[in-house]
Amino acid sequence: MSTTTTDPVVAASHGHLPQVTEPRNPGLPLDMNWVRSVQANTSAIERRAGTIGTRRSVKKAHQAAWLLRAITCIDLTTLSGDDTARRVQRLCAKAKQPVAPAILDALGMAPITTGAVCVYHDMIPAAVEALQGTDIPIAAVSTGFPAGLSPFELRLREIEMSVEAGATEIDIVISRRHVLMGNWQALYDEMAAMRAACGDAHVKAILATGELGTLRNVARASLVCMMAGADFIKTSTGKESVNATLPVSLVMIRAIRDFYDRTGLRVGYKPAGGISKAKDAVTYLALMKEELGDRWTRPDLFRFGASSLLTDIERQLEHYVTGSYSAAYRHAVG
Ligand SMILES: O=C[C@H](O)COP(=O)(O)O
Repeated sequence: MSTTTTDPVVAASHGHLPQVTEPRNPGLPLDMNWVRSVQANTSAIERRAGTIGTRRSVKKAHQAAWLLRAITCIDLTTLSGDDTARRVQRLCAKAKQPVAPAILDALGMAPITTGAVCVYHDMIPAAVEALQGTDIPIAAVSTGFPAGLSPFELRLREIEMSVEAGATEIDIVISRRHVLMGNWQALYDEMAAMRAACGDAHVKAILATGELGTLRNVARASLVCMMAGADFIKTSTGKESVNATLPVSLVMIRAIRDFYDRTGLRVGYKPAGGISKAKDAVTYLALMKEELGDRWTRPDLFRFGASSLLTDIERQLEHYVTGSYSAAYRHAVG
């Protein structure tokens, strides 16, 4: 990204800031007093969540800047039973060049990439080949995604195989039953074992919040996964009937804030599933900024898990530059 320009888009997109990478969360012993003390006031959370998209109006250059920032935070995802190497190649081409050069030129921006690509284990080799020569990370959903109900030893082995195949980020799914039965020790042990299996690869803990019953369970599961060393906590697989929502996000983000306040450790956040509109991306970024500060709006601490969000962002950027919208079919993947 440019280091000299004072163009408002580049400046507001923080394109001039140096890249930094957060040290990993090493985890800490399970603290059941802390876990039991966590509550969630559902009506207060829903009230606050209801105002997030309404209070801030981001327009023109600032909107373009936020959208560019959002692109750098997308885990560009394909997670379908009919995925093929060809589809993953197209996905990776899009990750390398998510915005047409003419649009970037008009905005005064140097090339950007998405935060990562996110694929099933079997698609890792295709992604490795397609992303050669880039530093775009490959995230793999391992551990029997999306239900996470295959034998535990197989789930750990799947992580190891994904890392061996070239994934540097592993999105694991937790056992929802541990949360629903209040078995926090089992959740902690599972998460700690999965983190260990990841080795140097970063681990994102998918909570599948739509299946956890209550916001208090979401808050406690977030905390336990962070205690067990999660680098990121992630809402959903995208396959539950309810995926990322603002109330759930608020709960998870506040758990991250509480964890940081008490330990000084920064854990990342990844809302995923059903986020497909540019406007929603800006709302999420605003939420991160308001609740956690600017530091959590960079790709090492914030990602969107999304398969189609990029399409809408591209269309909005094109509209900002040219005054007209392109058809969605012109942005085939993303
Ligand atoms: O983790 C990513 C999600 O599976 C993507 O969900 P989506 O297809 O609703 O954007």
